[in-house]
Amino acid sequence: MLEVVSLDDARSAVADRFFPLRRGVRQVPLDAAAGCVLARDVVAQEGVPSFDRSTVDGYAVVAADTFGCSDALPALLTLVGEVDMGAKPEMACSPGTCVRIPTGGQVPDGADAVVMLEYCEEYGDGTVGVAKPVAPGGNIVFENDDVKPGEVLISAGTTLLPHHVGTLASLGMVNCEVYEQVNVGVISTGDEIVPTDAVPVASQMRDVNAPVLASAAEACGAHVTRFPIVPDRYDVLLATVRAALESCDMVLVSGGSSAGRKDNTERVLSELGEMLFHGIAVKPGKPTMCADVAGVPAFGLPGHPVAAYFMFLELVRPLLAGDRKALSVAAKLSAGVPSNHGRSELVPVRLEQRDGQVTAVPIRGKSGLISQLSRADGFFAIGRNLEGLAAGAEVDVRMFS
Ligand SMILES: Nc1nc2c(c(=O)[nH]1)N[C@H]1C(S)=C(S)[C@@H](COP(=O)(O)OP(=O)(O)OC[C@H]3O[C@@H](n4cnc5c(N)ncnc54)[C@H](O)[C@@H]3O)O[C@H]1N2
Ligand code: MOO
Repeated sequence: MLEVVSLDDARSAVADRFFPLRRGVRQVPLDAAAGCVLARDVVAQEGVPSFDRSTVDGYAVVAADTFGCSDALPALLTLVGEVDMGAKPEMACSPGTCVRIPTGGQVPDGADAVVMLEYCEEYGDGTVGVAKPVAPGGNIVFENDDVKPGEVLISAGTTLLPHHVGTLASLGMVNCEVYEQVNVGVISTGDEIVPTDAVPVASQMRDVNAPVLASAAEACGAHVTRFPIVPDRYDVLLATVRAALESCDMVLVSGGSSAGRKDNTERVLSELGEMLFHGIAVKPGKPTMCADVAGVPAFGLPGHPVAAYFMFLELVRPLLAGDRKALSVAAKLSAGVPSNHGRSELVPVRLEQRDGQVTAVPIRGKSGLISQLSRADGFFAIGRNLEGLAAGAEVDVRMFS
């Protein structure tokens, strides 16, 4: 009999022991940074912008000169020059004067606002009429407004997206330090399991778990190393897991996780490291285990593909995904779902918009059938001590992606 822990306790045991995952750091050029996970805080070495900048095409003014002006009674200002883009203004603005300025131009000394040219008229005699007042600071981004020197702009652990790349570019950071991809070893076990491209004979089964787990790990940004399918032999599994541990930062074994005569995973992982738990009060996924092998997490996942996938999503994805968290969506249950076996139950659902509400429609099926998930968008959990949920209950749907 397995000594089961709750799903919450299993999640915490994994997170407490292994998060964040240990891995190397490397430098990448900015062009290759998108999708990588930042290894060090990015601290601004300089302010942005480096000068007071106009956000509109118009006239730099002393704001007080425009107070009370209108179409009927424009403020009359003397035009004293024009700002060139990219250059420091040669002239200053003083009360009663204005300077023509393009969007992005440096605001001349003395000016504290810019009026849009739509509200101004050049009379051709060196004067400009301003028909709309502007407040001090109007239409100006001041020096260091965007970024202050010393500010932490992007925290370590962030997955870099195009707008982060833009921030790094604006600071002239042409290289950044990112984590190496986590290398996940994926091992399928079972005498009956044959490669996915083989034609099964008798009661053989095609390998479904390795492609599912490999693509799920890759979707979290990991690199995957696949190992040959292992028969139900202790010595072969031990050697394969040992080989995986030499090159991988995490190992996922599927199959052979329960307590049968040919189930070797627990023996192998206990031999190599410290077993944190074997058995979770959850359906599907009960015989799941996790061991700590010198700091490397080694999971024994159930053979049933849906159980293996759900346990990956619940226990492994949070470790691998970091800030690439899966969405969860609040939805109303379309139909009652019974559950009374003393285990939390993970129920796959399809999301539909019904009567203006996000509705979760349960997908029925047995835990071994992966094809049922093709119709699902995610799953929700029924608590261990509940006897099910009634139609109309609010559920929190964890999305597959
Ligand atoms: N006496 C008991 N028997 C079982 C228990 C139990 O508590 N007592 N638990 C059941 C539960 S729950 C699960 S889940 C399964 C999981 O057991 P294993 O992890 O040992 O899985 P296997 O027996 O190796 O395989 C189960 C099933 O899945 C198929 N399989 C395995 N690997 C793959 C793969 N890579 N691709 C596709 N399909 C795979 C395998 O052929 C079996 O049909 O144990 C119950 N038994
Ligand atoms: O835990 Mo098992 O996956 O219910 O069949």
